Amino acid sequence: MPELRYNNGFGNHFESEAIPGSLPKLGNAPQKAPHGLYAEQISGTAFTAPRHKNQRSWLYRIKPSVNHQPFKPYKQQPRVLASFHAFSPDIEVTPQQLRWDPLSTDAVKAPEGVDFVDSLTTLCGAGESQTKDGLAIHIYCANKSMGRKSFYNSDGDLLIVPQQHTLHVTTEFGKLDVPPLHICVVQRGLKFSVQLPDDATADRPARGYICEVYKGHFELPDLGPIGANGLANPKDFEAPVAAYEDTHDEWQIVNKFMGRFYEFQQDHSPYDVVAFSGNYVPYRYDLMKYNTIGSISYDHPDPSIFTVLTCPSDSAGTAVCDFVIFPPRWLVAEDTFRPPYFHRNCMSEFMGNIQGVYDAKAEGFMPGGASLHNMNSAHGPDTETYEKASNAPLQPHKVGQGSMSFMFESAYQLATTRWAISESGKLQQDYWRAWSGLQKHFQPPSSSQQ
Ligand SMILES: O=C(O)Cc1cc(O)ccc1O
Ligand SMILES: [Fe+2]
Repeated sequence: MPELRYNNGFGNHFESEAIPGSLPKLGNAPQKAPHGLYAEQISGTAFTAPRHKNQRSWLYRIKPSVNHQPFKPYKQQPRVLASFHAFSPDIEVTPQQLRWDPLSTDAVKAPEGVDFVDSLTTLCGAGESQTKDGLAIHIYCANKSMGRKSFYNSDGDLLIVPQQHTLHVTTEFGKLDVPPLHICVVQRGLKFSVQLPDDATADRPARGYICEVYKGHFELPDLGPIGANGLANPKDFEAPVAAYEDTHDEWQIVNKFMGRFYEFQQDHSPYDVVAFSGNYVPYRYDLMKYNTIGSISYDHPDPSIFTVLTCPSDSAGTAVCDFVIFPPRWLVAEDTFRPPYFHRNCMSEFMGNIQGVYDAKAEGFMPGGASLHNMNSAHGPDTETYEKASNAPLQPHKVGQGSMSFMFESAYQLATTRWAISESGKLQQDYWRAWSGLQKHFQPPSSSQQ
């Protein structure tokens, strides 16, 4: 496939024209839009949201989105939840530290295969989409392209983290290629289709993690005393450029609304946007461009120093979801226990492994696997990592060569689904043993020394 072009920058007001002169010369909604196009606004925030939060785009398209058949229920309802009450029959909550072997779903083995949308499966979440309160964490595991099926999510924004195989994502705004070690964000309401490479098979499906936030949008974290540069640099976020198709053919549009799936037909491509302007635009980011900052004297900084994007809650500094990564990096701190410390957090920590070995776990946290250390559940380095790191010579040392793990850290208590706990067959029953070998090293000073 040819290399795609992108527009760089985070949160910009972009303008893109597949045909020059397709954007109005003045304003957004002239009496007649250029080239006989329809003007359509898509809102990502309330009209009256403060200016620095306000997000919307204007699309100049061949047919307006409303030109479609009636909604009907979608035949196969993916195993997706958008409401996480602890006593629901679909939910099995537990404060137990949890870890999963590489995750997969059975549908990928069906003779016809399964596409991105139909493979969506919820692992855990909090709150509910209906009141725009909370988040959900899903996986996808697919081996079939969506073809002329398009999807949009009315429940929240999707932060997609591919772990295996590139996703070729067509959006209303143009195309994004999203290989592993990249992420993309497709916001609420934006239509997209995922095509897969030919070598995405039942044995090695396209697989990854998704964080869906029901309220707000992902932002770059404040940098405080770090200064004006560092962490994820705004210029490294890439938005698509307008690309349209002018077709008369049958499309199936699938919509997730309150966790239920609906569909409708239309006789024209949803990807008929010839030009757009605005700041409500999907984007991708290359995690290897992250500027990792750490201690150059002593002590292990909190992992918030590795925040790529944050979706803030209404409490300052407290996130619905922080997307945090653990890229390869130098550890140089003196007289310091260098791996992640023993920890009890008032936030919940869901982790995934894209590739390699994570520095807090010598084994068992595998690429494609996941872990959940829920609110207040103690966790930290496993026994082997603890013993090694407490005795290692403190030379400058590069950790995580060829590795990349990440964390969705949330202020919410995360309720796990019945599928994640009892049906996936991937939950590691003996994960608690990672810490059972920790020895007592206490040596009180003898009374003569006191
Ligand atoms: O592995 C974890 O639990 C995540 C984590 C990493 C780190 O560097 C410090 C604290 C922390 O919770
Ligand atoms: Fe932690």
